Amino acid sequence: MAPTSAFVTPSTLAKETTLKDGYIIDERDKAKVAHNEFSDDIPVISLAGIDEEHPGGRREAILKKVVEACEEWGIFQLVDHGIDVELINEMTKYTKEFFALPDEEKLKYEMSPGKHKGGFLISSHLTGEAVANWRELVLFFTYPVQGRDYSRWPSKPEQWKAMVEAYGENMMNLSCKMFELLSEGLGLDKDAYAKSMGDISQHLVVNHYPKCPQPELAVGLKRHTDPSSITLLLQDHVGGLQATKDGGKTWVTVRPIKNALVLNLGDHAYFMSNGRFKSADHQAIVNSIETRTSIAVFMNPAQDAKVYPLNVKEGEKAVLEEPITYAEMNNRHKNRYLEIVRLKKLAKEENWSQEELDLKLSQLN
Ligand SMILES: O=C(O)CCC(=O)C(=O)O
Ligand SMILES: [Fe+2]
Repeated sequence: MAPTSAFVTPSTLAKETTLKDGYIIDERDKAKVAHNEFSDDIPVISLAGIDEEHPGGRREAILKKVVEACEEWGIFQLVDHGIDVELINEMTKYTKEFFALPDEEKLKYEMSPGKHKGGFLISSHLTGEAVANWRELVLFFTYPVQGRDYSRWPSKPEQWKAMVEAYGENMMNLSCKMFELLSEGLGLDKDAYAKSMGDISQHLVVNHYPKCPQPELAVGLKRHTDPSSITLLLQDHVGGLQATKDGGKTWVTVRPIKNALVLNLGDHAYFMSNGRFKSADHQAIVNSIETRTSIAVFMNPAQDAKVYPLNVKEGEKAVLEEPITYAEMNNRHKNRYLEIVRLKKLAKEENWSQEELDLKLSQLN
């Protein structure tokens, strides 16, 4: 049976010449910079020599660069990270094969949020979005291992499952190295940061942004911060990931670097560092020339882990009044995002000025 119109994927809609209504964004959300107008402002950090811990060894210099990038941007690219290129190639290959399958096959794994632990989605897992994202995705819950529901992992292409497992494991190991650097950067013991996270959880979001008939009217993934502690993103050569460090005034398109991983910090890192590290403000835009894929690995603390700055310096105010659980932090993050969506919709319907909208947005906590 053909999928109902509500479940026509962007891959199928890409064959039309005009963009469907539900995907048309507001004038004020239009991208300021093109998907392929690449910037070199985002730091690129090599992890070569990260284990040279002696005074004056490479680790010191790497740590310094990581801390600076976390403070200025909350986003940077990692090269010489030690992940096998073969694994990256295979993961990319099977990802592309999956999204090339017919809608019927992909929709077999359609996920109902709250009901299914993982699967295929169009646009987002959130209900209440005013405008859809021009994206399809597959969500895999990978850690803790006992939380995996393999029945939600697509069985085509056949090798994908094993690749996701291996990729998740490699990203877990790399993330643990990065948590050590964040910890040291905050002036703490190497293992303090990861310890505060409890049983670390991980999920993968494999994003697919088909070519779009009217890309200037659509967005691949709306502006957001991730709730995670860190996110490791593998993007292909196309480009479309954009970040801002000044609240949306200026944007940069992250230059794709073959086999590099883009590391961005999420809200958890912002809170744990008492606001010293930025939670990267970012979005993904689309184009009419090439389909784009990206693989995001979200590293999160356990749901019941305590979220509160690890060290509040004398004379400093804590960014949180009291400790909350990660579940609560995540909930607030989601509600805040949906409140922004609601205000923007209202602003459009009631013709608010930019100043009026900005004022309302600044009043959100
Ligand atoms: O596809 C991208 O470049 C960004 C993806 C992203 O930000 C996310 O999945 O949270
Ligand atoms: Fe993101």
